[in-house]
Amino acid sequence: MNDEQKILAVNPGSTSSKIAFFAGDSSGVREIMSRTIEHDSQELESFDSVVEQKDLRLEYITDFIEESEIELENLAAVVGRGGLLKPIPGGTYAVNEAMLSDLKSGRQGEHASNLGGILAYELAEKSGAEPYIVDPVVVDEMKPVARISGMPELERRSIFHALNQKAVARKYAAEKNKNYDEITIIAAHLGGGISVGLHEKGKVTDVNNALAGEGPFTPNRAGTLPALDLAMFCLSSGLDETEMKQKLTGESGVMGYLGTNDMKEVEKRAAEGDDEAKLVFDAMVYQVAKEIASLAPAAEEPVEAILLTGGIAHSSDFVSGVEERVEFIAPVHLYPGEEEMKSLAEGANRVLMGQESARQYE
Ligand SMILES: Nc1ncnc2c1ncn2[C@@H]1O[C@H](COP(=O)(O)OP(=O)(O)OP(=O)(O)O)[C@@H](O)[C@H]1O
Ligand SMILES: CCCC(=O)O
Repeated sequence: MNDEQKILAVNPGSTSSKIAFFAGDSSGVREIMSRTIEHDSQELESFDSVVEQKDLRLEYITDFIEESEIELENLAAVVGRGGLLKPIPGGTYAVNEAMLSDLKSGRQGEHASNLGGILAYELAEKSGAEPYIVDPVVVDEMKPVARISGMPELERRSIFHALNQKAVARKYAAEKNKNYDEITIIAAHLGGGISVGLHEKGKVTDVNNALAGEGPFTPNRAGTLPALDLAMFCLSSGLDETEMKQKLTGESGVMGYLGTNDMKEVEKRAAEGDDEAKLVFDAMVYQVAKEIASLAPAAEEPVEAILLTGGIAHSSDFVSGVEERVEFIAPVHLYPGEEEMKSLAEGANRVLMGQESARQYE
């Protein structure tokens, strides 16, 4: 690679902080080294808010940088996973004061990825590099008709795995020698959270809100529930707001039915003759397939491919179950796992190489 630029990527998750170091040029990025720091959950839980974990995580990251002999002064960019901001179009954003203020206050909500922009800013300040975030979970490109929920007080919102969905969509487009803004596809991210998005000409025009109880149930989350029954449950359960959030996002879905959030274990139990595990596994396949199919008539042009990604896309039984139900719409392509670190570096690199302009958050 000639005229390489050095990029540091930081991805704070709920239990870990991932760091990776890349070199980029006009043909793309290559990883030089990476590390996943697994945090002690009790240590993280001792803080009252996500933002208060910043110094602890920064200490671990700085140790990694020192051990790896990464020379901060040679960095061109530090890029973090973006968090809960105001709804914004997809792309690479410069970390500015307005963004830092929203991330630090948590006024748009608490999420581990809120630390991504904050950490990128602090590390960039030390090194004179440019701080960025890429395709945060609040990317909102929904078309007006998709925003109508059915109750005027509740507008549908776009909160999803934008970084990974857009990365696999770009990858698929490149495999077909097309640009991302030329394709119409449906991408399903199947992980701890599940989001299924309709990508039309470079925009995600409809997608389930993966954080607020829309879409298929997930390893831990409830997904869409019967609305009136849920309202009655809220009134009668005696749970307060925090407990109800924990119930819907931590103790429902597969965890609620089977007491585990590990889909490998569910698959194993089903193979060993556990009928309940088999039913829940099949129900998740069924709900994911229904969610994918619901987007086919929402597209303005025929859907040319369905992309399955995320940890659960490693399961051959899961993906073949979904494929059998949706292949009548379009061929299914698999991108198991996720490449969030590389996707972050690619977003920063597109700006460094002048292929895209950095957007400003207001
Ligand atoms: N080979 C596999 N077969 C079946 N399930 C798998 C396999 N590998 C991972 N999983 C399941 O994938 C789920 C976790 O997916 P993933 O790692 O994408 O989630 P995450 O990164 O924690 O959350 P998110 O994707 O929402 O950011 C777990 O339920 C895990 O058991
Ligand atoms: C909404 C995307 C991220 C998550 O599932 O937590």
